[in-house]
Amino acid sequence: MGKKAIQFGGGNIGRGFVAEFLHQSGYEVVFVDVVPQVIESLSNNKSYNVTEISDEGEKTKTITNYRAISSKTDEPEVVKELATADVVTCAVGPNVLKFIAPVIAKGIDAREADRPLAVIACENAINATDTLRGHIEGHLDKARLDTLLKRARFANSAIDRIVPNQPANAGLDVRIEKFYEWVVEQTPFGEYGHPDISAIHWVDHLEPYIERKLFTVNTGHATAAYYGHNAGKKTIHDALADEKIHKAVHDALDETAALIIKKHGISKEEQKEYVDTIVQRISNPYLEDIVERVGRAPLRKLSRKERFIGPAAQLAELGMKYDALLGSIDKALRFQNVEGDAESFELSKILQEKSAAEATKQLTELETDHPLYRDVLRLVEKVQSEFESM
Ligand SMILES: NC(=O)c1ccc[n+]([C@@H]2O[C@H](COP(=O)([O-])OP(=O)(O)OC[C@H]3O[C@@H](n4cnc5c(N)ncnc54)[C@H](O)[C@@H]3O)[C@@H](O)[C@H]2O)c1
Ligand SMILES: O=P(O)(O)OC[C@@H](O)[C@@H](O)[C@H](O)[C@H](O)CO
Repeated sequence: MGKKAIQFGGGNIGRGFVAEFLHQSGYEVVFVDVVPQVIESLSNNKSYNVTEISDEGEKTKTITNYRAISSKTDEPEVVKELATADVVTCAVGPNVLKFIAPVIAKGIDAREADRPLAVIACENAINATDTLRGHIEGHLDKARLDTLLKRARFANSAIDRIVPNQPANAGLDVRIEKFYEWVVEQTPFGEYGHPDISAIHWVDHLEPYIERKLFTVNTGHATAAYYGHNAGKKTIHDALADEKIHKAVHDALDETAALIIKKHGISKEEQKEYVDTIVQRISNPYLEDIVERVGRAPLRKLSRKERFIGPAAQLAELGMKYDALLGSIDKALRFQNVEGDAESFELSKILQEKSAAEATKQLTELETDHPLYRDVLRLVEKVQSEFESM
């Protein structure tokens, strides 16, 4: 039997990145999603195109050898597929991990194969696979938990490739940047060895890679998005063409660079090169990446371990500078009532209904004696009073 991978999420990254490389490595891909149109479209079309766009032009690859199943209507089928698969990946959003865990748990419990299922969550979050594993363990057969690692191995990953929202008439095709990086822990696979997926850079310690990615690509990206949204810009490219926003992004990345260099022993020169590449990537005019996509889900982005509070808290603990990150947090707090973004409405509600202290606690989970707390509290107070007087 050939190799089989189950991919939860037939969205931008699912189709445009994860499935592309699973396909390239010889896997049959079974997409699992909950949106009927996604399932229908994948089931009715035997191929789709992934087009890389850069200033060197366009390059198209055709993806085939996939199927699609709805976990909403065909859960038993999903369980069967998981029981006989080699790999399960997901790109559904960090807040959705708890919803896909029960069916994955059933699939793991049903396994009789010699090799364990490789579980790799491909989300923008620190240790997303560990989070998924926590949810899965809550649904597994308790009596067999001690032998779980015979049936599944869990590896964290860092995934980097910009996939903007696709045009409404694009169907399954995905337009995507050329650059990609997919880094995954190899130690969890132990004696079995890691699965054979050609695009993956396997490492023993993921933290430097995931922190560098989240606190550079995503901190810079989100800074451009929130400043851009505030200034009425349409795309990240437009935002970065504005001198003030360009400087705000560089200033924020100077601060996260200082943390990454100190914490992970990456050289100043290497980090500068990385930052320059990132700013160039997110400025890509061909991507037409809108600020609303990049700023989406502000509650998640303002949370404790995420792209702003995460590095700012660590810098504050080290007595290092984080003023520019406060500027990004200030703009993020203003990403309110954005059409199509439920969290932006919730953010507005929290800031209207809660005291500054309650809102700061709920949004950031910062401890009141944390060295960053007072600065964020002041920003929350400022945004609340400005919005009140509007
Ligand atoms: N787009 C990017 O540039 C990019 C890059 C790197 C990482 N990521 C990360 O990848 C993840 C997905 O992002 P995206 O841009 O592909 O989003 P997306 O909205 O395009 O895709 C998400 C998909 O998940 C599906 N889904 C939702 N709930 C589900 C469920 N319970 N079961 C199965 N499928 C479900 C949705 O229907 C959708 O098809 C996020 O964590 C994001 O941070 C995105
Ligand atoms: O996906 P999010 O919402 O965590 O962040 C939005 C973008 O910054 C993100 O999708 C980037 O495009 C991606 O992380 C690039 O690798």
